[in-house]
Amino acid sequence: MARNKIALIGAGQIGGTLALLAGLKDLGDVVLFDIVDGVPQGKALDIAEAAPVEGFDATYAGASDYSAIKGADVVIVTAGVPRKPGMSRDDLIGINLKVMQAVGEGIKSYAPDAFVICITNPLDAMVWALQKFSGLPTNKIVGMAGVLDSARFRHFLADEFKVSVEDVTAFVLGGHGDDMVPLVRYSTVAGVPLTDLVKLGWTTQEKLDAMVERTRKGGGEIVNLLKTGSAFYAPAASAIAMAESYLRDKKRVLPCAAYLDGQYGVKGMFIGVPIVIGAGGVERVLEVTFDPAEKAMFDKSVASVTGLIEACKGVDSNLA
Ligand SMILES: NC(=O)c1ccc[n+]([C@@H]2O[C@H](COP(=O)([O-])OP(=O)(O)OC[C@H]3O[C@@H](n4cnc5c(N)ncnc54)[C@H](O)[C@@H]3O)[C@@H](O)[C@H]2O)c1
Ligand SMILES: O=C(O)C[C@H](O)C(=O)O
Repeated sequence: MARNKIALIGAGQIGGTLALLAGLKDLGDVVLFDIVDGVPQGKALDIAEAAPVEGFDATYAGASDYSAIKGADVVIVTAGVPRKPGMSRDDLIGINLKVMQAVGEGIKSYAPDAFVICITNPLDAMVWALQKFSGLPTNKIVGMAGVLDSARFRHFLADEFKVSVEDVTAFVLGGHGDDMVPLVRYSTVAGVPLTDLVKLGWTTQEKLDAMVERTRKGGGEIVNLLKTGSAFYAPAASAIAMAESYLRDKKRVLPCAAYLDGQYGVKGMFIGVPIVIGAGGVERVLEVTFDPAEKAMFDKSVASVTGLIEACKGVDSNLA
């Protein structure tokens, strides 16, 4: 049986990490694409030379021509620029929207049947624009953010409770901005909601609030530490989990920026919600119920993403 083909558009920090993880997880053959000639080729060769040591058989190619992604089963998009300290993700719209146009046209020409995962920021607006530019069916394109934001929350919780990360679940919904929505009521340790753990004395409400706030600002914390560039290991691991669920038809329930057509009262935009990812792409959107405070947070986050989409329409009138 032929191996799957995974195309990575953008061969920077996340692109390179995605390529290595795809090999280590035996997900398929990898093509790295970038506009900087030599970088995708160099990273492809470097990882191919790690394969004999790690014992994986995937082939690796680097390219600067979109024809190389032809027939890809999965495309993961990280092309564009990351923010620097002092910037917000939203400041990247001007540059990254143009990049999404080029990438969308490349996908439309060479990989229209792929399952596409967008990572480029500002995430919720860029995945919306990429869908418009590529013309992909809305069940075949998603944005990666919620898996990362939830992983950050899980890490902080496991560290606080001194338990395995495996026994901590978390759901962070909404847009991938500082007003994202970490859902404390739907996050658990071994099935016990965090709200109950406060009552049981495992932690205090103040500590829990601080972990929620740290999660919201998690991307910025790393940008400020790195000083050049943003997080890439956890973002790559998160997108690989999504790609694996599609390629292996695992039907995992993951928080992702998915196209909403009325669910959660939202229509015509992408926002972070729990979805089932399987061989059919986005197979189902789970509509969890919100209490009034959660609903207010979600609505605020939706309003922020709506503002970003309007800004995209202002930059490119074809999107209006
Ligand atoms: N959604 C998330 O949760 C999340 C997490 C981390 C980073 N990000 C975003 O992902 C993006 C990439 O981050 P990174 O750390 O890999 O950045 P990076 O600068 O290391 O890599 C980006 C790559 O894109 C390439 N590129 C630029 N324009 C291109 C084009 N038109 N076509 C193809 N390639 C092009 C660059 O040459 C570079 O190699 C950034 O926008 C960042 O903000 C999102
Ligand atoms: O914070 C950033 O700019 C990168 C990314 O969105 C992240 O959350 O790590």
